Amino acid sequence: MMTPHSKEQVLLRAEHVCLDYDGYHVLQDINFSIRNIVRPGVEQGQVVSLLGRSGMGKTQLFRLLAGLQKPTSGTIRIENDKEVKAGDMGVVFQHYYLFEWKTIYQSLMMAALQNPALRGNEQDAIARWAGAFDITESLQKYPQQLSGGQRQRASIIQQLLKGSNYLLMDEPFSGLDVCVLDKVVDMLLQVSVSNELKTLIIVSHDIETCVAISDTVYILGKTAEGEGATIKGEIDLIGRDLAWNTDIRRHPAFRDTLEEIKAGL
Ligand SMILES: Nc1ncnc2c1ncn2[C@@H]1O[C@H](COP(=O)(O)OP(=O)(O)OP(=O)(O)O)[C@@H](O)[C@H]1O
Repeated sequence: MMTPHSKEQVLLRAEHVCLDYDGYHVLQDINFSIRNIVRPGVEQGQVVSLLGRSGMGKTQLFRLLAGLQKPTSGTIRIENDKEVKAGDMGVVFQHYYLFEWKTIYQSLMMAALQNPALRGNEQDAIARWAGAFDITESLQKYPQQLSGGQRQRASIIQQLLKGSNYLLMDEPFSGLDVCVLDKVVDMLLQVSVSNELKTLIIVSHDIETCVAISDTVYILGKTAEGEGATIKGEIDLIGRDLAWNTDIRRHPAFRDTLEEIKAGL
């Protein structure tokens, strides 16, 4: 039975987004929107994945969504219908962007100080997130002294502390061993329910983890040779009863959905 919910205001809308390099189409007519999911009695954020094969333009789309680059044509709008610009979203890059010359604590403090809602409580907020995601012991270390998984979690916390409702991540699951992967997935699910408007956008080629964590999956791919990549498919995991379900991997529909996506990529 489908979990009761409704989809309310638009939180992000990509309309006719195209990206060309010297006449070569990388992305073509990308259209999708993310709406606020409202569930009775539950604070429920949004988790959306954009899945695509290697070379399909995921990193390019990520840069456009982050406002780091303008599309050749088309628009990406976020809350209040304004065009996205750099700094609007918390952005977690694939190669963990931390300041090498600062301790993790110092980097996190810099981020926390940018968030007016934390004023005076920065230290507590850092301690809380670090505890929740198991990096308390790493706080006084420098990034090069951390493992890939620890750096990954630190850079996610860094963006969370800035307080944006949007968290955009490029391949957040790559290079993590299974235990750390489970931790990062748990952490992101906790984040997604921390605020009604929290919106996680994950750009990845990891089908299984994306299906396990998302409410909606978009498939980025080409529909014809010589054309740019576009959104070829949308999978509504709520409709399949595969969202917000901790036991999801055991659900027979989970495996079927993975096969369907694999065939469609
Ligand atoms: N500056 C550029 N000039 C010309 N073409 C580019 C430029 N940057 C990227 N491309 C092309 O855009 C396409 C998409 O690249 P992109 O890095 O976004 O793929 P991806 O899906 O992220 O791949 P991967 O998963 O392997 O990282 C590629 O064909 C690439 O050659």
